[in-house]
Amino acid sequence: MEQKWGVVIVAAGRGSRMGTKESKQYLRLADKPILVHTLELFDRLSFVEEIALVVGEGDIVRCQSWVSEYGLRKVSAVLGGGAERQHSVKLGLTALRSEWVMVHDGVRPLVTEAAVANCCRAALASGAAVLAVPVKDTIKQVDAGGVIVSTPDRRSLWAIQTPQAFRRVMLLEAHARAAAEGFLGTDDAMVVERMGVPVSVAEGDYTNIKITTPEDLPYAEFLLAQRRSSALTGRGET
Ligand SMILES: Nc1ccn([C@@H]2O[C@H](COP(=O)(O)OP(=O)(O)OP(=O)(O)O)[C@@H](O)[C@H]2O)c(=O)n1
Ligand SMILES: C[C@](O)(CO)[C@H](O)COP(=O)(O)O
Repeated sequence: MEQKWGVVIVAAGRGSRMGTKESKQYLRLADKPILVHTLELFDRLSFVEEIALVVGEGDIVRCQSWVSEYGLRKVSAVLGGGAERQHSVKLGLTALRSEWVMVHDGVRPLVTEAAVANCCRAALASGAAVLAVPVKDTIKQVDAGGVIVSTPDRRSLWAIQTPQAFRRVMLLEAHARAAAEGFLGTDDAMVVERMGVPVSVAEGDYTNIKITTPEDLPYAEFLLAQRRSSALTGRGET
């Protein structure tokens, strides 16, 4: 891909659902912290030119030391995040200059290079794109009393992942408008959609899990071991 990209890696969360003292992005996955796996993946992509890493204020020094420790040549900024993921993204965007940018969760270390490239190509073709996978379970809307309200047609439901890819100026405008209007979304596509901008879906992999709750850790260990074994035997990416 000729187009060069900036990346915001968001890792300023507390990881409360993981229930560990250490924020989950710093827990070890095999031989290194989860966040390092994620940073190394984007740092080795030929079409990535700059990475802004957004972390907790107290973690800035530790993460800055990783730049030399792990040779993360494209990490151009390590900065403090905000109270919500959306705030952290907005802060990260201010540290980038690339025309096109991706936003990725620091706790999604298993995204594949091929899937990232697919997301970027989809964004270049349509203006904005997110990685996603079709849901496998039946999803139902349930009211506060635990009663089922509706069952949307599963054929139209996708589980949305990251990276999510946009023109930087457009995403900055969307975040500024969301902030001005007090809107808080759970992903970046939401602040773009609400401006009436179409966002396309690039199909990704079910292995691009967001490490969120305790059972995700052993699963991530399994997936990483499987991928490393495939790489050794040449059976391709999983
Ligand atoms: N204020 C925040 C909140 C979240 N994130 C990041 O956004 C990604 C996805 O968020 P999530 O999985 O919800 O992480 P946490 O908010 O840390 O988890 P929890 O909701 O369980 O506290 C994570 O890499 C997280 O570090 C962030 O940069 N800034
Ligand atoms: C951005 C995201 O990963 C897309 O599925 C998800 O919305 C993040 O949610 P979280 O509650 O901040 O983990």
